[in-house]
Amino acid sequence: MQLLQDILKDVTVLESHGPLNVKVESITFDSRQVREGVLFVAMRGVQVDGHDFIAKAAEAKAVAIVCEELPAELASGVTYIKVKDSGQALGLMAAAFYGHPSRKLKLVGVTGTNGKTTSVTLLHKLFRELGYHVGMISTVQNQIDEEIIPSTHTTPDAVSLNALLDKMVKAGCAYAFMEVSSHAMVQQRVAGIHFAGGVFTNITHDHLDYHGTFDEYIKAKKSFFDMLPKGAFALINADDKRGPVMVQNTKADVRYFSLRKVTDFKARLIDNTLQGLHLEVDGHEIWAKLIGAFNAYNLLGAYGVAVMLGEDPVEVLTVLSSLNTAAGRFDYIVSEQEQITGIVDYAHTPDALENVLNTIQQIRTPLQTVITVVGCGGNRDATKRPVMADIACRLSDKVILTSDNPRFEEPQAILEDMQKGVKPLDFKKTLSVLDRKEAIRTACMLAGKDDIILVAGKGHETYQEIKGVKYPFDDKQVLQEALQLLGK
Ligand SMILES: CC(=O)N[C@H]1[C@@H](OP(=O)(O)OP(=O)(O)OC[C@H]2O[C@@H](n3ccc(=O)[nH]c3=O)[C@H](O)[C@@H]2O)O[C@H](CO)[C@@H](O)[C@@H]1O[C@H](C)C(=O)N[C@@H](C)C(=O)N[C@H](CCC(=O)O)C(=O)O
Ligand SMILES: Nc1ncnc2c1ncn2[C@@H]1O[C@H](COP(=O)(O)OP(=O)(O)OP(=O)(O)O)[C@@H](O)[C@H]1O
Ligand SMILES: N[C@H](CCC[C@H](N)C(=O)O)C(=O)O
Ligand SMILES: [Mg+2]
Repeated sequence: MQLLQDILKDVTVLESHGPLNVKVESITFDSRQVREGVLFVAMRGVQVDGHDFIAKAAEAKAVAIVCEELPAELASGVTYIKVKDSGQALGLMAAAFYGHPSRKLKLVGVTGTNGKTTSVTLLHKLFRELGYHVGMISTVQNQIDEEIIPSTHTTPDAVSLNALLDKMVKAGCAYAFMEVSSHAMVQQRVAGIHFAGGVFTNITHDHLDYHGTFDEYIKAKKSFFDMLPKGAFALINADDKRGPVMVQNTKADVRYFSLRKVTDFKARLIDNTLQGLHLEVDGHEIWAKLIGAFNAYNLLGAYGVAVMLGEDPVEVLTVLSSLNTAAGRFDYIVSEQEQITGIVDYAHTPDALENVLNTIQQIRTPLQTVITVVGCGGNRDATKRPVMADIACRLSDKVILTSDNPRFEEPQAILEDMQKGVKPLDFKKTLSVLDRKEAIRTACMLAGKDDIILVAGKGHETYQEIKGVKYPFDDKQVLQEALQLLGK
């Protein structure tokens, strides 16, 4: 419990009506969660405007209401606060409510289109091995040491985020590594959070449904580096052409990592096989278990962070070489009879799909057929659909287009969007099988001895989301069972 005036300390209040020395039990941005003593923050959303629920929140006995526009009638017994930006106010208030947990540990945020989950997972595992108590906030799951806390978003809302960081502090965590999504930046989910450092992995096509244009998407990512304080570090992938843009206005100490240029942290890819990566990092040779050239970037980024945080480079590389990948990231099985390699990967953007397929192309032999099963999610960026289908065709011998999480869209319509990207010459290598389980089974039926099947898009997800319902579905399990059933 905290006093409203203390929670408001960092917030620029434009107008206030009612006492400020009232006790706040908790903070919410959902009127349906308001009980007596709760502070309600009205947020403008994609679907509705939280300001429409101010009267409901007052009826439910909210102790105070923070909003961008005051209602015409003010209820008695409720304190009303007018601010310029509710999202920002929510972040600042949540941080104050939980006693600024992000200042009590070293928090590093990772942003970029691809590689965030892999990077924070590597960092969590690395710092655990180095002997620390460590927190992690990621798409797959949140973690405090080995305790798993299910995640609902890549970056939680401001209240859940501060509550989680507070739990980490109380568990004695010295470090926390979190993903910072572009949605989180636009919605100010990390306002009021203190970062010891930030990492930029890369930026390519995604989420244009939400951000509108690529420029807006870049701006959202850049705003993370704009908010980093003096004394923090910004570690940037110098091989991404947008790297320098990210740190144009940052106050943080900028460091670069690269596989191509001479930078602060430098690696060279010596070999890339199904057994892992052979790298030279800052003059030291290492073998890592992760597969795929893009993982050289994730490893190098994690190494850079650890060194920036004061860890011994050789010790860091020794631990990194022993680590496995995050769930559903180039996760693979090899069938018993016919040694068919079945790869499950979360590639759900054109860039990620291209990277994964390029990796497969690099490690395949000419005799192996590559079969790709891929779909695209509903209620998400539709422009990536034809592009992903084209990439799958270009870099595979056979392609089975299917469904991902259709959400509230018609799966057949999503499939048709994908089909538009298939070039006439590729028609004969493409099949469309709407049911994802059937699509994976078809790939297994088509596969011969030693062939490679890639099932892309859902990675670690253990469900398929159709019209608001999450049905159990696990790509890796379906793949494994189909290969077994077929006696392959
Ligand atoms: C597009 C998007 O990001 N939406 C987020 C947003 O929801 P919204 O804008 O639709 O909210 P809304 O339904 O319009 O409601 C507006 C406000 O009115 C409030 N409300 C609503 C109804 C009511 O009766 N009373 C009430 O007070 C709501 O609580 C909300 O504060 O605010 C919600 C509360 O914080 C989020 O849960 C929700 O995430 C949705 C579920 C989502 O799917 N988000 C994805 C796209 C996302 O954020 N993804 C990124 C990762 C992307 C990546 O892979 O890089 C992430 O960080 O997870
Ligand atoms: N550094 C990288 N560069 C390009 N592609 C990558 C990189 N790291 C991973 N990938 C590809 O992107 C996919 C997603 O990786 P990961 O989950 O680490 O990214 P993410 O940024 O967390 O994604 P999301 O935005 O969905 O949370 C992987 O399955 C892999 O195919
Ligand atoms: N965190 C991403 C992942 C999407 C994964 C894919 N399986 C899909 O459903 O589109 C998003 O919400 O856009
Ligand atoms: Mg992620």
